[in-house]
Amino acid sequence: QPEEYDFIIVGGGAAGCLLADRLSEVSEWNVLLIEAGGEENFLQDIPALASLSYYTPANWGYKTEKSSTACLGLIDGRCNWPRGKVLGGTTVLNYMVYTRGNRKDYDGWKTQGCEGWGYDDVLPYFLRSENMRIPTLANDKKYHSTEGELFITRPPYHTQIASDFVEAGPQAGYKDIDYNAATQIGFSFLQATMKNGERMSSNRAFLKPARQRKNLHVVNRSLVTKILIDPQNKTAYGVEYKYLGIFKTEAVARKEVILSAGAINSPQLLMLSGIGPKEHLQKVGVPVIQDLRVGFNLQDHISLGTLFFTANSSVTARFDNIPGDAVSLLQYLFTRNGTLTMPGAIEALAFLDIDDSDGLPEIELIFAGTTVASLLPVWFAWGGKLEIYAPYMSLAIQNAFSIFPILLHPKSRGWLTLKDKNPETKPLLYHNYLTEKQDVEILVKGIKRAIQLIDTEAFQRHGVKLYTVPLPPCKSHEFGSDAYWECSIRYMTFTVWHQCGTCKMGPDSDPDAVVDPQLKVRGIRHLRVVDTSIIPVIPAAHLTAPAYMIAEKAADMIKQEWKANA
Ligand SMILES: Cc1cc2nc3c(=O)[nH]c(=O)nc-3n(C[C@H](O)[C@H](O)[C@H](O)COP(=O)(O)OP(=O)(O)OC[C@H]3O[C@@H](n4cnc5c(N)ncnc54)[C@H](O)[C@@H]3O)c2cc1C
Repeated sequence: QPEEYDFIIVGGGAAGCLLADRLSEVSEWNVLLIEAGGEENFLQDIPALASLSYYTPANWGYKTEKSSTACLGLIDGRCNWPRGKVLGGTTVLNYMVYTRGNRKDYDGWKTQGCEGWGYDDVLPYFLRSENMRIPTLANDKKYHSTEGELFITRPPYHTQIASDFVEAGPQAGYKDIDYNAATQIGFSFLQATMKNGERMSSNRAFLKPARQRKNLHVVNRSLVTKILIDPQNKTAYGVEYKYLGIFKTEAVARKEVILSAGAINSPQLLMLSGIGPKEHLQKVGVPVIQDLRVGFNLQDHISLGTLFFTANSSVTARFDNIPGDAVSLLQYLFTRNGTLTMPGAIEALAFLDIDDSDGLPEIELIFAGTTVASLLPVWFAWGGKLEIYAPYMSLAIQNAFSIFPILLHPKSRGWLTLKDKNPETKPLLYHNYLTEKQDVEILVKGIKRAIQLIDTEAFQRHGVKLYTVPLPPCKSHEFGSDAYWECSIRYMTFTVWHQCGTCKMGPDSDPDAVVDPQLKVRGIRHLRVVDTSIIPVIPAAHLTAPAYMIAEKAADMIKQEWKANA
């Protein structure tokens, strides 16, 4: 007999762990959380080692299909899309940046018919999980809370050049801001999901404290292969899953099955279970239960990965100093301080309103006190080709740093499909980056804005210069021209891994909507999607905070509905 639960949550990532915590607060409900990966470990929680996990089974290891528009300088012309396969999901691999997005982003969702998802509606759900530990920000009670489980801190260590960047902002006419408060435009050090110099994943923040509850059952190393749906009454009643890759079993949900498997796996599972574009499902031989536009509307945040600068003194983070690295390790082990607390080397951010001064940023600058070329394993984790590495090799022994201009509101949309009906086959991912001209134009403007910063006094006192050795495939263009930058972006495309939107939320009038504003799959009973795949339009945010907000709001909606029905 399959085991029975009230709720089955598929995927213990950002959204899934928070949801498991919130639903199991109701002691009469039995909750099952099924996660494909294993337990989180100590090494994964050392902030500076974020890229290491790419090389481990904790990464699903996705790669996009080859295209002619972007990632041309990466191995096989494919972009790497790491995703977390571990309790905590992608919050165990990520760079811990905590940003929520702009008021206009969420008001835009509401205007598109997502009732209940405007900024004033969602702000309380951002606050509910937050435990703001940065004293100067914690006092702002409208935008911050100190009551939640998720610690937000400043990483204890940053480089001198990061301070210069934050100082350069006001010198270039921008404000020093709290980008999670009333206005987002300006410069700031990071707000990070860290506690005592360690990563705070969704597993640590939400799941671990909840696991002692008797009504929460967690199974890991278990791949959900199908949602069980009665085709007659179109009601989801459970899942089929494989434990340790061998033992096939089923679990039954009395109330709901909730997909929190993330922006790649939630749409994949829907399609494997007969919910998706009819023609595609027929082509791969999956019986169709509901014809919906699953897998479309794929959005992401991308940048140029090779915008490098040099300084004339030791103000950056260098990896060539081996004895120094040993000291860093000891410092980390004994004090949880030092260079190992840098979240994947990201140190500061800026949000720029480039075009229209409406307060909605088009570009984010991510500042890192080193470069992806300064350490070969990081270059390979990104996917850079070895032959392109040659002109950047010397950066490993220079005082070098990077600014990543991120395109925050891309117009280009990608999609994903099943390759076949085997649940263990990776889906086909089509990024479709930079197919809209406007996306290229805004990114080029962002690059130029970043370069302008070197004229500030803050940067000039350390002799900051743009690294002008040209990218080999773009040599035919004049260095620094728009054509050169366009070529560079298309070759050295750098995603910040914010894939989302593939189970789009929308009103019934939206033919592309997969879930309604209650996050229920259209036309199917007792099935919701609760993760970043429901995002209709990508916000000006790194997506962990939005994932928590979505899960927090979903938990409230589910509690209200089932308590009302009880
Ligand atoms: C390298 C990297 C750096 C990033 N940096 C940042 C950052 O600094 N700040 C930020 O805010 N965001 C960052 N992000 C993005 C952010 O971490 C994700 O957007 C967010 O975690 C998505 O949450 P989610 O709940 O939708 O999915 P996930 O967190 O990916 O969770 C999905 C979970 O479902 C599980 N799962 C999937 N399929 C199945 C199945 N069939 N059966 C069982 N379990 C399954 C997965 O193993 C995973 O645990 C980064 C992402 C990456 C990859």
